[in-house]
Amino acid sequence: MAFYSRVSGSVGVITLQNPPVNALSAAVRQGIVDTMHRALSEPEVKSVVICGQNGKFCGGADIREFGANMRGPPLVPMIHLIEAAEKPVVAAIEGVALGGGLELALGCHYRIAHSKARLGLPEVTLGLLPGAGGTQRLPRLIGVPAALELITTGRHATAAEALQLGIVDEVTDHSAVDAAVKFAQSVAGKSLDARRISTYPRPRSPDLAEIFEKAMKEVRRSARGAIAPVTCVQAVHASVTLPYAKGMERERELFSTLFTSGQAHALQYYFFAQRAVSRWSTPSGARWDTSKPRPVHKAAVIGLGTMGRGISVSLAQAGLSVVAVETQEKQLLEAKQAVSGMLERSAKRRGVPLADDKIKYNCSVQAVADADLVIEAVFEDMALKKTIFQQLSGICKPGTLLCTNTSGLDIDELASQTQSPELVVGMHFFAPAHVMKLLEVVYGPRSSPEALATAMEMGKKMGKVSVAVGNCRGFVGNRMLKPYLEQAFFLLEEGATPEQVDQVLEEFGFAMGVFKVSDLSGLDVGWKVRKADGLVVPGSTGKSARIRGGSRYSPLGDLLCEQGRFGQKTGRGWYQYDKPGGRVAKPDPWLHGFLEEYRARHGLVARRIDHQEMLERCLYALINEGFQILQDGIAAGPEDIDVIYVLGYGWPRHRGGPMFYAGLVGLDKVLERLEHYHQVYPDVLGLKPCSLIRKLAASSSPPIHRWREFIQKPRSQL
Ligand SMILES: CC/C=C/CC(=O)SCCNC(=O)CCNC(=O)[C@H](O)C(C)(C)COP(=O)(O)OP(=O)(O)OC[C@H]1O[C@@H](n2cnc3c(N)ncnc32)[C@H](O)[C@@H]1OP(=O)(O)O
Repeated sequence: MAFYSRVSGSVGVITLQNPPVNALSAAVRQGIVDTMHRALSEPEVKSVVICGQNGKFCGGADIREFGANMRGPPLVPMIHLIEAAEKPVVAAIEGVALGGGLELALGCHYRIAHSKARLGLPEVTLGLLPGAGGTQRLPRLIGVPAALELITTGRHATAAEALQLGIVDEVTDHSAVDAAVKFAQSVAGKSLDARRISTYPRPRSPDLAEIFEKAMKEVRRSARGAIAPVTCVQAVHASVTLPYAKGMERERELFSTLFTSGQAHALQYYFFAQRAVSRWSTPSGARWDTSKPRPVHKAAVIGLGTMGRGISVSLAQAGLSVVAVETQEKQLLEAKQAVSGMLERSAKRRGVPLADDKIKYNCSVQAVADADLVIEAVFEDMALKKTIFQQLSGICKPGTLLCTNTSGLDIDELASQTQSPELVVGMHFFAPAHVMKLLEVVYGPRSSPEALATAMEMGKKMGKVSVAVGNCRGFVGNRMLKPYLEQAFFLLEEGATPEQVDQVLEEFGFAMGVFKVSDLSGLDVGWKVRKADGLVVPGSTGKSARIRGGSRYSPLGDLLCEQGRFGQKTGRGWYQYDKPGGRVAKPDPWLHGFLEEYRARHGLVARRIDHQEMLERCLYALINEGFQILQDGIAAGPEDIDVIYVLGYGWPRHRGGPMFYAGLVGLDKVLERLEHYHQVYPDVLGLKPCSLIRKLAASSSPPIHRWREFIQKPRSQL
């Protein structure tokens, strides 16, 4: 709702009230309309201020209302009512003015912002466009290039930038409401002719055609199939080709096509999913709201390779004192230099003070003795990690949380090396660790709820989205990657090339296809893991070369590694590169010849595999594993899996995540295709539909928010 008051006798103040962000729900819109009418009808009132309760102007339309039938007054006429008013209306922007919130402010005659406020039109991130006049008013106010940039990226601008761009008229370090009231008094009675943005002339410039062409090219390149950015450009284009009223019609038309699209649903689902993962729970009933994190002031990182360096940077930037340990003096010095450079660049980019003095470097593990939390980030080698955990258990003060940055090793095995297994959790960072937003926080069967809560909180402090997952081989992300990769290898055996498989996945929206990603991460990483698992059998021939434990196996990755083809770092992998470390993947005739020779050796006849089969086999195998993970209680809900895949594995956000995508395709359809492929390839376990997807499909495929009801509670040891 909206609360009305009168200040200093002549200023009507309308306060939006809808915690936590004063979103424009039906009740708030109704409140604004009612109180505007009241302010306009009171003769004593000479001007009006619109502000938000609790220091937040407005977070935009209420996204939770999007699914339901729209009630209450629509936004567009409400904003027109404000703009058409004969008394000056001033927006007092504190906290945020986003989406419909900024559109509301653009309908006001003046805008005063607090210096810490953030303003933007983030609708594109929800699969929409600013549909309450934003695409018509903003370009008229600040010009086409700046408006296009803000609308197509959805980024938030600072108050200082908004002032520079001309979005706001004044910025204050004090109360924006007080400043707005003062301002409103000073403009009472003045002409408003030049203050109604909708009456401004259409933006004009000789290079507009070029600007739009460039913008369209850029959004098509970066959108990876998302339709909203492209539609945003079309809507802004209407502001230069059409008069305001016609431009608004065009905006409404384009908005309607987006509003009901699967992409908008996916992005809005993802918005809430990303927030839902912080409300974690475990099969034992441990929960975010009943588990208290321990205070952490001092953290330590052991091992300063690529991951350890990134983690140290993240911790220091979060304001913690960090002890960074590398036992070899030469490597320690190298790491120190690299970390300093990373911190410097990051401070410059983010405009924050340098955090270099937060880190103390040391050659001895003893230096971590008084840390509250230790993150081990040495090589992915169980024996080495075990030794370190044994050492840590003896060195660290009682109560220190011991974390491992493993990407898939058994947390329980590491915990069993210590005297306090309840204090051991996994913190699986993604490279580069100071940039990537995702953190898988892995609880073992003996980890305490308090330890889990502390690691989750630590991730949040570091600016990560932390997702709590159970302990199993590969946790959630890498476990699902296995059947996906496996299918990609099988497709090569059956006649596809890496380029064809990658193209299908990139057209789906992945930033990179599976083979390009493998080349980037290094083929030797998976090879080492397979070797440790006893899967690599050099020189094996005949049928047995392609079977492990009764299931189909492809040794293609192993054979490439045996040739020293480790991907980008060696200049050769699934593709060729102009030099070791080169980044541009080019098809490699050698690889094509190698595949032909391999197929001939194993009696495999290459066939033409269509786009649909490649996509379905890769994605449905991955999704099937996701259902198995839910069934096993490794992830608490589909949102956890989807957030992990979008933030950690390049799954296109506008497709919501693998589990949401399965729901969108239809669980019965996914099940039917899995059954079909499993019938064709009965020796591929990853294609055998898991019982949860069967159960859901048999129950008329309930919506994703109801899936948890169908998951049998696994027995927990936590
Ligand atoms: C005619 C239709 C027109 C549509 C135009 C639009 O306006 S579309 C909406 C445009 N607005 C946005 O995209 C803003 C979305 N919100 C945010 O970016 C952030 O929430 C924030 C406002 C910057 C605040 O961030 P902060 O980190 O402080 O808090 P949270 O993100 O955790 O949010 C707190 C809770 O508030 C819920 N919420 C936020 N915005 C909205 C919204 N617009 N509608 C409904 N609910 C919103 C958010 O979900 C959090 O609640 P949870 O229960 O934790 O999920």
